Amino acid sequence: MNVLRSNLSNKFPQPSCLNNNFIKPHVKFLVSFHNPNCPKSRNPICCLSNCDQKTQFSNEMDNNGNWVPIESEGDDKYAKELEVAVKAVHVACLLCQKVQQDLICNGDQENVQSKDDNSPVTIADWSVQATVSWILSQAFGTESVSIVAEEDIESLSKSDAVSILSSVVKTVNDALSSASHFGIKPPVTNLEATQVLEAISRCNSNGGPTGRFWVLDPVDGTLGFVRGDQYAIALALVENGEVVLGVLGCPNYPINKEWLNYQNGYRRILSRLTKADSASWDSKGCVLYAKKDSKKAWMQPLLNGDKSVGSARQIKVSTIDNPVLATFCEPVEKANSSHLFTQGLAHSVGLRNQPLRVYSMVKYAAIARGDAEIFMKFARAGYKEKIWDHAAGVVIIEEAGGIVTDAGGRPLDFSKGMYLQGLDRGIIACAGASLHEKIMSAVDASWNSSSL
Ligand SMILES: Nc1ncnc2c1ncn2[C@@H]1O[C@H](COP(=O)(O)OS(=O)(=O)O)[C@@H](OP(=O)(O)O)[C@H]1O
Ligand SMILES: [Mg+2]
Ligand SMILES: [Mg+2]
Ligand SMILES: [Mg+2]
Repeated sequence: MNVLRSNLSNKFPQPSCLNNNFIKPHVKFLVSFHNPNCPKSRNPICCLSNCDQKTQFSNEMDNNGNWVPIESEGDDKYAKELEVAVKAVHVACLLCQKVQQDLICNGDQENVQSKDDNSPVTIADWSVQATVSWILSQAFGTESVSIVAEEDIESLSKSDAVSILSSVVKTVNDALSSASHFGIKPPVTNLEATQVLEAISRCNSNGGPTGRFWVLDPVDGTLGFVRGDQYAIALALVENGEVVLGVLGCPNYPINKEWLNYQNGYRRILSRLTKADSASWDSKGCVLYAKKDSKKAWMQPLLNGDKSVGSARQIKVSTIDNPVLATFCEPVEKANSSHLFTQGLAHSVGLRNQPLRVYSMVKYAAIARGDAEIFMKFARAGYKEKIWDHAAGVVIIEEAGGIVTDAGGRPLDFSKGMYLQGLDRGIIACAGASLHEKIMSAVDASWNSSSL
């Protein structure tokens, strides 16, 4: 029986130190301290005023330790969209951390439902979709917001889903009441069930080649989520068929690379957590984001246990181009991508490291952060990839310096509705052109003899 427990009554953490500046994307900050890039930098405020250097600087450093210039006027395009999207994803990450903790720590899987295709869906999937939909509508106006997203309200509106729906409503209201810490104005009164259902079902766009729409995967890697493992929240904006910005929340992917040590260990770690430990658990995540053609991708930490906050840091793909040193990522489930086929590719290209099997778009994040070099996905024949499983990850990898194409070398096409129509065989994302070409050649050489 698919019954959800309504045990989500604990308040979301409400750190007191957060203010409206925390989540603002990097272009919004100015600092008044010594700026090593400025010849007049002995004057600590020279980069805020009276400086004949035309460039202003943000409070962030790039990988070389240089202050990051504030982007020029032209780059302000999508600034508000990016700011709101990053905030919404942070709120969604905290919502998911809380639900996953309750799910795992209480030791049962009752609040997981099965969809018609047997894939799991949880109160987190519906709650994130409602929360993000509500935040976008508040920021840009309900009439102006069009969203393509994974979940619908069919099973949630059934008479036997009353307790699930009430859990979702409570989760959404808890999340929105904490959202003020991110500079998001919460609803004046708690949302009613009908308003929550409406927010979810408003995400009914089919996408397409023209106009502007958001693409949302409220929980990507739901299987990883219910297993206490990796998952992601993915939000992108598409305009005239192009992904123009992407935000990827990875609540279980720490800022530091020690994440690799958690392979297969998240469930064990989570199950040992007490409520008192939950603060330190909060520090295990990050949010990545990028604007198309900016040639920059960024990473922010999620809330730390000690409630301190950090600003965004620029991320870049790995410089490794030698297959012997490279690591490739792929889906955990054999049903989602052929491990046999990628094993053959790895062998013929000369990849030696064990594959990194990770749930969700955390794989895209790993490439963008430089923690792995290759991501490959070859789904079974007939499977149609959905745009929400890739949009945010693609733009973040590309702006971090990487390449994402289908196996024929063509960019993924987000202009054909909710599916990646015309995808040639599979998806290949690489840190650099040399690895990318090698993988594509290997696919060509072995495709006909594969069973795909
Ligand atoms: N049969 C099949 N083949 C290919 N892909 C499928 C298939 N079934 C599902 N999906 C989609 O895969 C999304 C999860 O992808 P992952 O890379 O995380 O796979 S895995 O869970 O690590 O195996 C998953 O996203 P979520 O539903 O958001 O979890 C699905 O959209
Ligand atoms: Mg998904
Ligand atoms: Mg999903
Ligand atoms: Mg799903």
